[in-house]
Amino acid sequence: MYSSPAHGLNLPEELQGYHSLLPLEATAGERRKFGNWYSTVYRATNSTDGLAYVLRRVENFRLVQQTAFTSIEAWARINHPNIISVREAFTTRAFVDNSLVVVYDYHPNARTLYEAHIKPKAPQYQNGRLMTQSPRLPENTIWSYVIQIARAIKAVHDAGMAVRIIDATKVLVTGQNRVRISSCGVVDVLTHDACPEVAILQQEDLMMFGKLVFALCTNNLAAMNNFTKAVENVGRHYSAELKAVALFLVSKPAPNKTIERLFEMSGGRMLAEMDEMQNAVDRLESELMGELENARLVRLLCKFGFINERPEFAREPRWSETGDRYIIKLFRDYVFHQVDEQGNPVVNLSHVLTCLNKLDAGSEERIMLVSRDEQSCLVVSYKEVKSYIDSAFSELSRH
Ligand SMILES: Nc1ncnc2c1ncn2[C@@H]1O[C@H](COP(=O)(O)OP(=O)(O)OP(=O)(O)O)[C@@H](O)[C@H]1O
Repeated sequence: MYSSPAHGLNLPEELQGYHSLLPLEATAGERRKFGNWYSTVYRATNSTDGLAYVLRRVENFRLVQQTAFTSIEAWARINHPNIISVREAFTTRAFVDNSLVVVYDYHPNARTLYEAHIKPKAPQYQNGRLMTQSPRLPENTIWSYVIQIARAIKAVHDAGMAVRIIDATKVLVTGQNRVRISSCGVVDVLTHDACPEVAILQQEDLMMFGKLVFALCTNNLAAMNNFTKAVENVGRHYSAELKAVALFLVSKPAPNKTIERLFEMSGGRMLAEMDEMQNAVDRLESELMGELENARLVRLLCKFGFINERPEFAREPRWSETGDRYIIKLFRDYVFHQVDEQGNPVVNLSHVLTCLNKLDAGSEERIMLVSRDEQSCLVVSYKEVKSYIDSAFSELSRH
């Protein structure tokens, strides 16, 4: 589908194979900067695969060296459940300036950690008092976020790279408590000329991560401006373990200050998080089983629909009201058109589901099918009906 871009925003119709651009954030009013640059995030559709992607555009950026894109190639090779995948990057004049665009996977309904937890909410009454503060994040949730982000950082550090930007507006919450680091690769391109040592950048990652933990624990992006108060605040509301991890992350850079060290410090929490992950998989699996069941039944119902009362075969003896198809038709009546003693329709979904499940399983159980004029009756097994349906359907498919 090709729809025109949002009206009145002066967005390009087409941009290097992407169309239907739609901003994911307000483009008017007060704007925050991404480092020294203004940036805007759009959702767009790729013309080749038809999927939605996110384009982060950095305005007024002039690429000096093409080699700046080598970091994007490295990022594109990183595939991690807690990192939003980077697809490609290009420069463009389609926005009537020199823009850099980095393309990411799109995650519907994603919110930044800031939007989800820190942004001041409209005042609400709680226990009879007007409260403006966001509720404090439960310790378990913070641990889950910490471990997920730490795993992402480890994957990046293990690849000999640095994340470069870890803050509450650049970590997204998708689905239930799943967090993913967004915007990877942009800083690498923007600061390509500087090329600082990667070990220094990795230490900066840990520091940014620590500031994020403080921000989450205190509901305040600027918590670190008053360090003593922030530490006291974290100590008052959270465990000593969490406080120790936060303090470790913001401690002075040192050779033994690594992301692995954080895993050593939070071993027990890691195990709890793994248990939670297994539980989440179990929950999804059981939901999926229900859906699989539904899909099986829908397929059966479709077959019924294809076979019963096909007008084009009405005059053909093999497709007339005799033989196998007649039995299928009587079975359909047995499943859906039963009546009670007074002749009222029986609308009993569990009867339908039981019959369809027995049919799908090819049960040996026998049932009595009665013609509509009640002049004849046949005793057949579900297994037989199943084979009649299968052969009628495959004959139809051959046509
Ligand atoms: N990959 C993505 N998939 C889905 N939504 C995304 C993705 N990346 C960003 N978004 C959404 O786009 C919006 C803008 O993202 P952005 O990173 O600009 O956040 P921001 O809070 O506006 O930060 P900034 O101050 O840098 O503009 C956010 O609501 C975010 O949820």
